[in-house]
Amino acid sequence: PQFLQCGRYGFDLDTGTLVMGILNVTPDSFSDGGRFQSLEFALSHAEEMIANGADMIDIGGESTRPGSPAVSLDEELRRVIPAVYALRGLGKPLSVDTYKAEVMREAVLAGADMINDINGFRAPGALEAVSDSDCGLCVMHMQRDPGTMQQNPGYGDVVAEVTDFLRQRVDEMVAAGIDRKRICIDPGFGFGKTVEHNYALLRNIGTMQQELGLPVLAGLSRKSMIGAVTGKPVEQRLAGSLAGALAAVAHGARIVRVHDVAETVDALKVWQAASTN
Ligand SMILES: Nc1nc2[nH]c(SCCc3ccc(S(N)(=O)=O)cc3)nc2c(=O)[nH]1
Repeated sequence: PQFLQCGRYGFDLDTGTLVMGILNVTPDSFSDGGRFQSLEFALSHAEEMIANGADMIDIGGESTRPGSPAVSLDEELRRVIPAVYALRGLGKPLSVDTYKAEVMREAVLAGADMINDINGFRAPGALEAVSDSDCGLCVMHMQRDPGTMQQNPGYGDVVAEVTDFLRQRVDEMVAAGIDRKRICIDPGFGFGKTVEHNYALLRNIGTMQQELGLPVLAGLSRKSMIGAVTGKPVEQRLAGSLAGALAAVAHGARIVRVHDVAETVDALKVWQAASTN
């Protein structure tokens, strides 16, 4: 059975796929309003995603798309921590997407139920920041860093290498005393991969899940792997993203990280109705 512990929430993932709604609390994702307006927008966006069926909200204070500028610790804290406090009352698990140990620590103290680390908890202090809590932990693979990852990414065998990386990270986390039932794994679509690498990983989600015995989270929504095969710009990738989410679930993913919650929830309902259980 696939189970994931996220703080006070426990998910039996055999009963259905979790939909994680993306909430960017980066100023460029709002109109040019100030900090308070951003928080207002964040709250209404989160409420809308939850009303549309999101099972959890992933709060991110730093854009990690290729080539994006780094955000200082203080700035990321100023963006993310107030959002965790503001969203706590919504009654759904909150995930925080960060690779900074200090943000993890503050997020957990502020009530975050999951830490989603694109860097696989490799930063100094990251494991310590989450070890004495029961928050969920998403361990993602990334080759190099957001600034360099898309400059000619290369692998011998991308599936084997990504799986080995995730295995090493999980082993280190378990050795640090972290309970495996808190952990989910993620191949990191678009984080140091060509389009071909991304689709090889998508086709082999089942392999990763089998090898590590952990739930897989998949984040394909609106990414270049969708654009590459549809020829569509980012604002026209809904259909491709829905197909990507269904493909990920068909290959064994248990959590999908998406922008378009209402549409994904509907697509998953039809998919689940049509799939033999
Ligand atoms: N666990 C988890 N967390 C995530 N956080 C993000 S932020 C997306 C950054 C980005 C945007 C666009 C491209 S691209 N060039 O492929 O279109 C790459 C990375 N993503 C993920 C993901 O997947 N899993």
